[in-house]
Amino acid sequence: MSRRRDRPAIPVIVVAGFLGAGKTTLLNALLGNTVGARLGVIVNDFGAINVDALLVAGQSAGTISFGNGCLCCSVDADGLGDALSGLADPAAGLDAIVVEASGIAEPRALIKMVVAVADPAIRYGGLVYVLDAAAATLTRQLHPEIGGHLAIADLVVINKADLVDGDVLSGVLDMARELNPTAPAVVTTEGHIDARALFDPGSRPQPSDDLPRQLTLDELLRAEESGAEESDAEESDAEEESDADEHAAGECGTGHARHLHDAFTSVSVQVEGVLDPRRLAELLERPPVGCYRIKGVVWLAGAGEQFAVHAVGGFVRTERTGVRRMPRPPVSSLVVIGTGVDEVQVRADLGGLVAAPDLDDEFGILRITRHLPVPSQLPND
Ligand SMILES: Nc1nc2c(ncn2[C@@H]2O[C@H](COP(=O)(O)OP(=O)(O)OP(=O)(O)O)[C@@H](O)[C@H]2O)c(=O)[nH]1
Repeated sequence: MSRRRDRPAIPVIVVAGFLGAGKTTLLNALLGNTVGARLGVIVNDFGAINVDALLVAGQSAGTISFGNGCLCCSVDADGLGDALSGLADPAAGLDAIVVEASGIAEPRALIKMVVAVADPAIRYGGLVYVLDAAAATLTRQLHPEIGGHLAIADLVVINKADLVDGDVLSGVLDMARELNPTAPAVVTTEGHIDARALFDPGSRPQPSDDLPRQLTLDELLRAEESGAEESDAEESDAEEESDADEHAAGECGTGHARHLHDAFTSVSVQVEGVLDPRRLAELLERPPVGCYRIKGVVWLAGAGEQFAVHAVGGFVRTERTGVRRMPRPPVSSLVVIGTGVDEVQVRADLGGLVAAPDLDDEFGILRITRHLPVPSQLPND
């Protein structure tokens, strides 16, 4: 216990951002270059299957996964507290904990949950808000709540810079500055960010140095008191549509006001048997009506390894997970998230991806590998 008291409180950094903005990518980039810090990770996914956890598991000093709903509305707030306390155990030797919110979580509610954890071994360490440079402008038009999320960020990460030209990037930077004039905005590709900006308080520069400054707890609580009205005012100025105070009720799960995720549904499916790569590619390239985001880890006919697949805002990407040992039977996990999604149809579509036993399609896998992010190592190269 005394060891606990002797240690400085471990910062808990919340990473939020709309569906597919690049939160998991950023997390993995951080885990890949932690500048010597040991990181614990809590991953929350909206779907019943936590694909994000599958994609980060094994890389951090400790990963805890919360699936099937947004943590910000968890009636089991103690669950988060217990998880954080567990990670803060001196035996784990962690220097910082990163909580990846689901793509439609309400960051303010999540922050309040972190702040409410009565364990002196941890402290709230700031909100990193990730934007997809290519989608941010439209996403904000469609979901004005995002303005309120951006407004309370300590660091805004404008990711996917590779997908946009200078004018679009400037527009997104302007939007970020307009909504949050004090938080530094950094532009990234593949979520590559200097980890010291997030969890090296000792050497953290001041905002004028163009690197992020995190809110102190006092600042956060003050922001909590006045922030609801301010952010509502900002949003109604900008958008007419009021976001109300997402957390006026303060206790999510007990009568919360409108949350971004109220409009979204997710369909999670586990499919047994290898999938037909060509049909999967078609589904990713032309997602079902209402679907904004598809992600999953899959086993495919004609491939001796597991792939992660993503579709977001019209972009498709596939990645090799590095897992080669195929379980028997192979099970692929897919999550579809959107508004007005026909769940029955989506389940049928996903179930229909299983490859026919006699499938003979030597080049089908190329439909998947063509979406690899790097110059591909195609089978015939
Ligand atoms: N072109 C491009 N793609 C990116 C970049 N960063 C991430 N992606 C891709 O965007 C997709 C979504 O990335 P994720 O990191 O899973 O996004 P997320 O915010 O965790 O998604 P959700 O948890 O579903 O909200 C993946 O296919 C990533 O490989 C980037 O900088 N450029």
